[in-house]
Amino acid sequence: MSNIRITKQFSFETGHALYGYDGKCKNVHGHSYRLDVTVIGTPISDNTNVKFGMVIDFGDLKKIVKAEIVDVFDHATVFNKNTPHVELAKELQDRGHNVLLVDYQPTSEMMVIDFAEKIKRHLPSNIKLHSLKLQETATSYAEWFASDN
Ligand SMILES: Nc1nc2c(c(=O)[nH]1)N=C([C@H](O)[C@H](O)COP(=O)(O)OP(=O)(O)OP(=O)(O)O)CN2
Ligand SMILES: [Zn+2]
Repeated sequence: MSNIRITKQFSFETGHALYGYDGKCKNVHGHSYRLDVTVIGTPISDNTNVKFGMVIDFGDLKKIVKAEIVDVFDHATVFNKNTPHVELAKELQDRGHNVLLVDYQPTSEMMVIDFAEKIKRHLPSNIKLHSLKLQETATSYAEWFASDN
């Protein structure tokens, strides 16, 4: 049976700030992120299986990515907890804002690495994460490929 890649697309709105950056993205601002998740596997060949012909049900892939990423990052603001931004983050949290503290600089590169680890942990053993594409703006994106890592 052939290996087939399938892709599910997601979107979420997230704020961030790049501490120490020498441009406008040092300011707190937000993006409408778009995430493409591509997995690879062989379509189920057992015609008695309700998922006959599927690598993984798009709905099951959606449940994983939604729980691990979309529901966590959507309408949250992400700060690097290893920088003085942690003080701003705590102030916002105390005022009831949805703040995420991460242990990396929240660039699209670092976020896509984080997302790859989170998704890989929850995929069935016969399904492999092939690649992720995280689009930050209309003209900027980062990609993670299993074959590169
Ligand atoms: N390699 C990276 N560079 C930058 C990142 C990043 O995550 N990785 N992030 C930012 C900012 O957060 C923001 O995304 C600005 O990106 P940029 O493409 O520069 O946005 P513009 O609106 O200026 O894009 P144009 O389409 O060129 O107007 C900065 N750099
Ligand atoms: Zn940004």
